[in-house]
Amino acid sequence: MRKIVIAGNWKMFKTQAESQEFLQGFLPTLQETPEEREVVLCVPFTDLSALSMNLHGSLVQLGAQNVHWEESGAYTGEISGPMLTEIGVRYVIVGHSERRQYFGETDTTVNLRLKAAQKYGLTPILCVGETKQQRDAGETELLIITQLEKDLVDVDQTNLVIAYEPIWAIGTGDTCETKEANRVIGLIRSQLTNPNVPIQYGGSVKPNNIDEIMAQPEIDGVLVGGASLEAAGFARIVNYK
Ligand SMILES: O=C[C@H](O)COP(=O)(O)O
Repeated sequence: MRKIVIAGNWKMFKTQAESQEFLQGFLPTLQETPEEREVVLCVPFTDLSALSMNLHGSLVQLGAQNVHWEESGAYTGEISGPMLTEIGVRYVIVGHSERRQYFGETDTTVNLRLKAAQKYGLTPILCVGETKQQRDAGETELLIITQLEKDLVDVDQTNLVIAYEPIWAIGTGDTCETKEANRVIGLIRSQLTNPNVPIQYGGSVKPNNIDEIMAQPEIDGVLVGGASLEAAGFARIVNYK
């Protein structure tokens, strides 16, 4: 049976004080959350330590937004797997389109980061997805198959989550039609050697569309940006019906 993983990606939002305020509103709402739903908060590095202490014993797992492939070294601005696992981080987002677009992330470095995450005991959330231009040109399927082929070389598919994030749907309010998201996620699954890899949808997920998204048979969870920043809204997403 496939696991359900509901993850929030805070991107570059929330100071430590703001993250604590979020938790005060969010944690009590988890009392009714079915235990089999994995809830993950992928937060800025500066929020990780304090959240780790406060999340201890709760249903929520901690995630980071990047990991380097080396254990340590002269890589200014990067962070290593052991640094993350030592403070209780369990998940890490790899290959988010914002990393690919603004920070030169390539399929080669995504592959290195995925393998390093697994080596050091983290579960990577690999993001794939097409631009509007690629979709309009009918290149969605080829782009995604190519990303998967390159990113997943020698990656262990028993410790992996994939997020399908059409880039044109990120932060735009322009959600991918749920049946179409379901279709593309089915395509992603058909490319995998392990059919039980949880595959999420990401891109303008909101409290008012989560029930419809999660009703799709291929969709095993969501990766939520903007709507994960507000405790009540994210609680509604986590407690989808
Ligand atoms: O990682 C999350 C995605 O980039 C989605 O962001 P969004 O929910 O703000 O569209």
